[in-house]
Amino acid sequence: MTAGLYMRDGHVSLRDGDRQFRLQIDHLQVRPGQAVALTGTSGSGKTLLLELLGLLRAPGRGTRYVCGDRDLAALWDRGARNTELAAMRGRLFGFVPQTGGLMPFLTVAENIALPQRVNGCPDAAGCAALIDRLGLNAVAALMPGALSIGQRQRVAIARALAHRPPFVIADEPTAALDNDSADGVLELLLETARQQETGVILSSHDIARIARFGVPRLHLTTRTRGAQVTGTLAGLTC
Ligand SMILES: Nc1ncnc2c1ncn2[C@@H]1O[C@H](COP(=O)(O)OP(=O)(O)OP(=O)(O)O)[C@@H](O)[C@H]1O
Repeated sequence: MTAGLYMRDGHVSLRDGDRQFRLQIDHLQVRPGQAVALTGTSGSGKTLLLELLGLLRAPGRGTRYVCGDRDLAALWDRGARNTELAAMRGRLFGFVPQTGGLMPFLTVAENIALPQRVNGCPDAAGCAALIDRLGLNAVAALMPGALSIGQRQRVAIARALAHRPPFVIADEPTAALDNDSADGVLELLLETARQQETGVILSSHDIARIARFGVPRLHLTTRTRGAQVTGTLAGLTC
């Protein structure tokens, strides 16, 4: 079984003229098969933290970030474009963006198979099972442009899980959906991930929905001092 993600003393800073945002993570641990939800007010750093965890953004100096005995923070030492970093990102994570992020020139089935191709692990039977599980058989041969937003989100979930990564990172995956569709998409994401023993790290504004699905919350708090805003995740272990 893959080890969990563990971050300690994590930080990253953004600067735009005088304006500065600093994200601070005292302590964060997520195990495979577990779901956690990042919550916090708009601008508190949820997306930034997902990017940090998903190896899409370099951590600040002194950040400890590991997966088992793999030092993930050290992968950035050779620059953002090094192949080891990209390979680790692909192996460890599937991503569900807020509104699908699908390739418009590939069919639904081809979109779902894409991460398997990129990660060198083709598995047609696995794709077919996901298409079936997420109720996408009728649209598998269509282009994403012909789908509803809810259908696109289900395709994005299938795509994120297709190469059986140990973790899926989902940035407000239900934000663009109506109430019923949001429930359906979240249920499919959590259930399918549980079946594959995939950890889910998602961000959400919808605290009531998160609570209804029994997903533990990690809450980012913000403090403003002049032009500097700090978003902090205090020491929490799930
Ligand atoms: N270049 C920059 N310089 C300074 N601050 C920045 C810069 N880019 C983004 N920020 C700030 O970073 C903070 C974190 O942004 P982030 O998108 O992670 O927040 P969020 O919690 O995901 O917000 P939302 O819920 O609205 O999506 C915000 O307060 C934003 O204003």
